[in-house]
Amino acid sequence: MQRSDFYRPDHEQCQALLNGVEAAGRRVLDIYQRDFEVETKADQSPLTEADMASHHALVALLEELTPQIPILSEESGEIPFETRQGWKRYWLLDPLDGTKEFIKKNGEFTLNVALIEEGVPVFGIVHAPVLGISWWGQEGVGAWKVQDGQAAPINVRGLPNPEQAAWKVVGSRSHGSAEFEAFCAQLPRHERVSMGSSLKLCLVAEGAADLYPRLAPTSEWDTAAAQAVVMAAGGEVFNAHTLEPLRCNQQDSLLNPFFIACGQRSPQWEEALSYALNAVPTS
Ligand SMILES: Nc1ncnc2c1ncn2[C@@H]1O[C@H](COP(=O)(O)O)[C@@H](OP(=O)(O)O)[C@H]1O
Ligand SMILES: [Mg+2]
Repeated sequence: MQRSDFYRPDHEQCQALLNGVEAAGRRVLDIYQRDFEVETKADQSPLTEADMASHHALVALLEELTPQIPILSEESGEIPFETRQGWKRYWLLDPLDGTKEFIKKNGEFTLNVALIEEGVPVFGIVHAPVLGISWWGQEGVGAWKVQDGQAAPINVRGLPNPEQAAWKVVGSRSHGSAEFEAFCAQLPRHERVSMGSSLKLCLVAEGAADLYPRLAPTSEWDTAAAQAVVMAAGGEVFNAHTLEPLRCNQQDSLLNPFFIACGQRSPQWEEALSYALNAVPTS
């Protein structure tokens, strides 16, 4: 879909953004490889100096590249909805997604940068410094996985027939829920993979996983960048209650509804989805 007055990073700007996010990732990696302090935020979630180093690096990058576009970051403090409501487009950042995984040192954390246009994540970069991989995608253009300087196009995969191959379902490593368990219990034959951060959505985008049911809380900055990648790769991220695509900045709260990410839809998937959702009250 082509929106009016749409800002599209051109090829050169995409490369500058990717380079800048990877440079911020190197600063995060420096901290990851040594001892660091862990604070607890007001919402009881952890914060490290890497979250803040990444936040400052990403904000500096975006302010230089697109000084006219406002920025909302997990670490930027509250911006009232009255202000945000007036934003036609803005950058949405999670400087360190998967802070718990960063602290556990299992490498499953990412830097997330999304461009939101009229509530829709239209461009996103997800960078995993320990893996040395970035995924990025842009509405109407495509999605790529970048490793060792090589960019390969990615696409979601068609859902396999579960009689021939188990569906691959990804779930959070640190934030499971009874709803997620109940949903999975109603699915056809599948195997589960636990993973931290936006990497779950990236696995769906590159066709390495079929479903990511997130029936537990997340915030918009946790998902927007990878949602842009999933959608640019041909997949969907939709509200588990209304089945509408997930949108950002629609209300005061920045919490997402429960959602499901999937690759290509199929009649078998629609049937399994409604069956599984019927068994699970979602919010
Ligand atoms: N109760 C809660 N409310 C809001 N967000 C939550 C939450 N519990 C976990 N999250 C979000 O889930 C993210 C981690 O996702 P996952 O479990 O898939 O790795 C966290 O990102 P951060 O690490 O950026 O804080 C956090 O934002
Ligand atoms: Mg996060």
